[in-house]
Amino acid sequence: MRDLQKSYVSAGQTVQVLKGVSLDLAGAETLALTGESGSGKSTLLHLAAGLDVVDAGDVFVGETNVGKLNEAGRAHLRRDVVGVIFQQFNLIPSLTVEANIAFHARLAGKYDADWCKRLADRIGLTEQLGKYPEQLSGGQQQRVAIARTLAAKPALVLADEPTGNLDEETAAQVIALMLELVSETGAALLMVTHSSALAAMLDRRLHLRAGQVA
Ligand SMILES: Nc1ncnc2c1ncn2[C@@H]1O[C@H](COP(=O)(O)OP(=O)(O)OP(=O)(O)O)[C@@H](O)[C@H]1O
Repeated sequence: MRDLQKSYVSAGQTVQVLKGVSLDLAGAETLALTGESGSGKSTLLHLAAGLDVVDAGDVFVGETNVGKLNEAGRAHLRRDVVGVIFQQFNLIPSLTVEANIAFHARLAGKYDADWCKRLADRIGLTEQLGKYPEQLSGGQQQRVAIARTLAAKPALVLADEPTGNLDEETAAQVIALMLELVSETGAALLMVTHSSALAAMLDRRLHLRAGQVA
């Protein structure tokens, strides 16, 4: 990311959220993005995912200039290259755990039954594959969401407060597992978190203050 700028117009007022943010993330590197509420963390993550577009500056994911993609190109980026994990799990309620895990990989044409089985085993849910999301605890649901993202073997994983809905102990366990699995796939990880303890588990940390790198 080079000199990223992003503002929103809200109630007739322009609020500059990102004021020239640059960062590099190498393949297989893990980076925690911290900063107080409103500092622009989610905005930055959304720009990397192509969920929103920059006002100025460049976002490259590998060789792809995300800012130059149209909507279809950004959808392809999220299907083929980038995996996004949100605080709210976003599992599909009508699908079993097994079908949820396979969902993105199938869409991306990258479904690998052995890898999905291994993921189910690694997240400790082999016995629960026929269950539905509502039958699982929050920690279990987020492990399914992580497996679903990694099943498609993205080059970049973007996680926005992935354990924001979990208690501290469960959160640390889920992040440890996510880091192991991300490392196995060789993906890079950018994770937004409010927690210094969780941030310390990643390779590097970047702190945003009022839209700039502090
Ligand atoms: N779509 C939008 N329209 C208008 N304002 C927005 C929009 N998205 C974000 N903002 C504003 O941009 C600022 C930064 O929001 P952002 O969600 O990036 O912060 P954050 O650091 O992730 O905060 P938190 O830790 O509370 O999630 C906030 O003032 C927010 O109200």
